[in-house]
Amino acid sequence: MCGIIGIVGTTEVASALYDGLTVLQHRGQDAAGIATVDGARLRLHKGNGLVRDVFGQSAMSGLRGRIGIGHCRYPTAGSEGSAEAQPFYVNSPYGIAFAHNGNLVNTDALRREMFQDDRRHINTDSDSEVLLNVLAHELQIQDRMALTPDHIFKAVAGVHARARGGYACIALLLGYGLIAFRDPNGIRPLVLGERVNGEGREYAVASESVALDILGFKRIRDVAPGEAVIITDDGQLHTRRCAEGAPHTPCIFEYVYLARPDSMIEDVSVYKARLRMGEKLAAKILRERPDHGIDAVIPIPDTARTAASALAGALGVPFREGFVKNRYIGRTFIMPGQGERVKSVRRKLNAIDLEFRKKNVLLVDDSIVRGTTSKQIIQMARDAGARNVYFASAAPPVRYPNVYGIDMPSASELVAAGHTEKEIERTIGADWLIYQDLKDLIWAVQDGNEELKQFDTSCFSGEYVTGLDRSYLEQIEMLRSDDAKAARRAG
Ligand SMILES: O=P(O)(O)OC[C@H]1O[C@H](OP(=O)(O)OP(=O)(O)O)[C@H](O)[C@@H]1O
Ligand SMILES: NC(=O)CC[C@H](N)C(=O)O
Ligand SMILES: [Mg+2]
Repeated sequence: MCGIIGIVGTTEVASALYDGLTVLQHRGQDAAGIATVDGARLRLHKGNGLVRDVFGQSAMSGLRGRIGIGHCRYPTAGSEGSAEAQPFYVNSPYGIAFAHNGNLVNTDALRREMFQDDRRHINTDSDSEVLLNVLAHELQIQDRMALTPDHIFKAVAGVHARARGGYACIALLLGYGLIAFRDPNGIRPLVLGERVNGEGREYAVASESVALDILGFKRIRDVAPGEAVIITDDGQLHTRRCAEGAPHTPCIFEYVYLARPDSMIEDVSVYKARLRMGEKLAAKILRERPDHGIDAVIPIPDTARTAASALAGALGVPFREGFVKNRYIGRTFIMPGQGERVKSVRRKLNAIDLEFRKKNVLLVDDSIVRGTTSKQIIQMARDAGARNVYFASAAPPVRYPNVYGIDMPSASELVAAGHTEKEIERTIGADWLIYQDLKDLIWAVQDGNEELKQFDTSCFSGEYVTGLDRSYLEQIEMLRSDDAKAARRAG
């Protein structure tokens, strides 16, 4: 769940890309990068860290040009190192810079094909570098004299035929313009917007509409599953569906946790979907424990706030802010190592004791993944003097790895994998644990757009819409568990 953005503007674009990346920062905190086209040159700056740390004054002034792309990274493949920060670049054909959100499940096979058949060198362990080379190869085999939108659409169709997984991508094609495309299932989000100024029409594509909002772009629509959008240097827009037949299955976890509440994804307000999650959960609580005796509903900041406020309203119980979040600490779930995650929860959240003392509190989180947050928070509520600590999750138990762009590769690290709800209740130390039902979560999102018939719910259901070799799950368990990552970092 990296953040990506691309703009074809009429004037200099670097500061808009920077601003756009800062509001996509919640999608990736590990690395950031921007590439722009300056005449015949590609300008590229990237590195590890938050957007504000990666780009200083001098880096920004080097990023000249009115066309560019940006990326903030949360790794799901390869290492966390700066060599795998994005955008990636290949010099042939044309010169392509590339930003990818998602994760491929057939990277190894593609990597072999790249080397043996297409004679391309891949220099990192990143799936995104492989995907860029697939695109480069598919463009290479088109007519080289005069590249037309038709050639590009055929190249993207070629990518769809070879790549398997979740991918929303923006490519900068030097001397031509920008290409944005989404995987045939539309798992990862991508939205298109426009802005008209005195000098003409400008286009932007981004992971979330919040980036368009703050830059003054009007949201036109989401890029469709399998669709490619081309915006040429001179501002012409061309679009075409380049894959047919796959079911449209946007990732439901975007609505639960990943996206900002002020974004619209697939014409569904993330904020409203979270409110509906809270209402559905309240209904389940009332069904299961009509005499629940809850004195206060307390959200676990930040993401759970929206669902918790609706839940409290529907229960008719006071909503209280019992935990205060240190606004200078980022998201803990997307940090790379478990040690850092555990420490960060305590540094990030502090209890207001009086809100807990002698009360039966219902703590609400959007989801429980590794259990890092819930275990510590429940203990903090007890230390603050709560009588009973109940815990509600606005999402169902996360029991299966996510392979489409969220770094949950290892079933053994998921607190719910292979366990009953009673067992999880004991592990996290709650007096009562209640989970949202999957059908209710689906309803909460679908109610915003009835055309959405299906979702990628793999981390809850274990069903993978793209199909999957079981050996892939074993492989990522081996390569991407916290232990494996720690061993790699130790050298
Ligand atoms: O069970 P866990 O492994 O702890 O993962 C789940 C927690 O992680 C996320 O919070 P995070 O701190 O990343 O971000 P937030 O501030 O947006 O809630 C999520 O909102 C849950 O609180
Ligand atoms: N979270 C993502 O979208 C990650 C993109 C890509 N797979 C990487 O690891 O860089
Ligand atoms: Mg949280």
